[in-house]
Amino acid sequence: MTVTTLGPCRFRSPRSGFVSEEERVPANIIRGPGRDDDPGALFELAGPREMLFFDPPRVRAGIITCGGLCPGLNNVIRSLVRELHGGYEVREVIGFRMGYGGLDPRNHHEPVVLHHASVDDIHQQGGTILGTSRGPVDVAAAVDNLIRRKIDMLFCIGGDGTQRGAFALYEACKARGHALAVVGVPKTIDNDVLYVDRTFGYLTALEEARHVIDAAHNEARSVENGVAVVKVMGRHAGFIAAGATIASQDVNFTLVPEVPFRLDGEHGFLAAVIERVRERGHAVVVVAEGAGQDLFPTEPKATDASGNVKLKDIGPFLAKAIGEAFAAAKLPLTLRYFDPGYQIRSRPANCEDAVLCDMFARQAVHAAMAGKTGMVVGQLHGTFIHVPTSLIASGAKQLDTDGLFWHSVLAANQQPDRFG
Ligand SMILES: Nc1ncnc2c1ncn2[C@@H]1O[C@H](COP(=O)(O)OP(=O)(O)OP(=O)(O)O)[C@@H](O)[C@H]1O
Ligand SMILES: O=P(O)(O)OC[C@H]1O[C@](O)(CO)[C@@H](O)[C@@H]1O
Ligand SMILES: [Mg+2]
Repeated sequence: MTVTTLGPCRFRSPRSGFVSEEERVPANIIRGPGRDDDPGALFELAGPREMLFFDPPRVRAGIITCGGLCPGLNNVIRSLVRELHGGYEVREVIGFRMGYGGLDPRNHHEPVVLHHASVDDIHQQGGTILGTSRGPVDVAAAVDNLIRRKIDMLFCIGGDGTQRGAFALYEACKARGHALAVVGVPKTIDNDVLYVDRTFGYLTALEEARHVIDAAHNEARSVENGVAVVKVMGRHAGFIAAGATIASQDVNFTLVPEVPFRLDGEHGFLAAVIERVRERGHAVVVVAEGAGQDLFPTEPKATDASGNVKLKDIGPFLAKAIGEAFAAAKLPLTLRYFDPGYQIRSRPANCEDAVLCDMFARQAVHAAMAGKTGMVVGQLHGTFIHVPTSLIASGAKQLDTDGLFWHSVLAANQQPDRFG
C-alpha cells in the first residue's frame, strides 16, 4: 500500500535515523489457530527518508486546523514548526487562519508566519492558535492562493471531513500541475479514525471525563436516590464513554452509539436504573452523544456547515425519561445532569497526548519532505505509518462490542449486554 509521491527524490536529507521505502507494517499481526495468515494491507513505515523530493531551504510550508477543537492541536502546530525549521531548516512556515475558510483570500483571514520562537509556549494552551472552522471552501480559490503563495506542502490537522477536504485540495493541485504535498494529521477526541490506534486528545478527554464522572458520583451518592447523567462527546463511536467508564470504575450504565437500547419494558434501561437505585441508593449514567438516536422521531435531519448530521440531544432526553420513570414508580429522585463536552475538548493535552502529538507531527514533516501526498499519518500496533487519504476517509472506527475493551466496560459497570 504505497502512497502517492510527487516525483523522484533528488535531495539528501539533513536528518538521521532513516527508514527505508521498502519497510512495511501489516494491518493484521495476530497469528495462530483459527487465524487467517493474511497480513492484510501493508502500510509504508513513517519516518525520515534519506532522499527528499523537496530541497529543504527552498520549502514553503502551510499549516491549517479544521473541525472541532481537540486537546493537542497547538502541540501538533508547534512540533510541525519546530521540525520544519529546526530539523530541515525550511524557508518559511505559514499558518492559515480559521480552517479551510482561511485559504480563500476573500474571507480576509490573513495568514501568520510561524517562527521557532512564535510557537514557543503554545503547547501549554488548549484550542488552536490558528483558529478553526467548519463549512465549505471554494477549492479553486484556495488552490489559486496556495499556488500564488508558492506553498509546497500543506499540513491539514483535522478529522474525517478535514481529510476529505485535504484530498480535494490535493486533486485540484494535481489537475493544475502544482506539486503540493498534502499531509494529514488525524485529529478527534472521539478516537474514531481508521488505521489510527489512538488519536491525539483522546486520553486527555478520558482524563477530563473522569473528573466529571467523579463529581457526578459524589453528587449521586450524597443524596437519597441520586442519579447522575453525564453526556460525553462521541458522534458515531463510544470510545470516550467506554474508556472513561473503565478509568472511573464508578459508572453503572454506559450508553454508546454502537449498542442500541430500549428505554421501556421489563429489561429496558429505565427499569434497570430503578432496580439499581432501589438496591444501591444511587446510579451514574454515562451516555455518548450519538447513543440512542433511533429513539427520536425520524424527521428531515439538520446538518452543520460541514454537512455533519446534527444529533438529537440524548442527554436531557434521558434525564427527562428517568424523571418520568421514577415518578411513575412513585420513587423519590434527585437527578444531576452534566454536559462537559466543550470543557473537555478545549483542555491542553495531557502528557501522553503531548508525546503522541509530537510523534504525529514529526512523521508528517518527514513524509512531506519526501514528497508524499494525498496521505495521512496513521498508527497501527504503536507504529507510525502512511495511509492514503482515500482509505482514511472511507469509513470510521467504532467500538468492537465483542472485543476486550467493551467487555471491560461491561465488567466494570455490571450492566447487561443489551437493554430490551
Ligand atoms: N468531502 C469534502 N470535500 C471538501 N471539503 C470537505 C469535505 N468534507 C468536509 N470538508 C471540509 O473539511 C472541514 C472540516 O470538516 P468537519 O467540520 O466535518 O470536521 P472534521 O475534520 O471532520 O473534524 P471533527 O472531528 O471535529 O468533526 C470543513 O471546512 C468542511 O467543509
Ligand atoms: O464543534 P461542534 O460543531 O459543536 O461539534 C461537536 C462535535 O465535534 C466533536 O467534538 C468532534 O470534533 C464531536 O465529538 C462532536 O460531536
Ligand atoms: Mg468529522
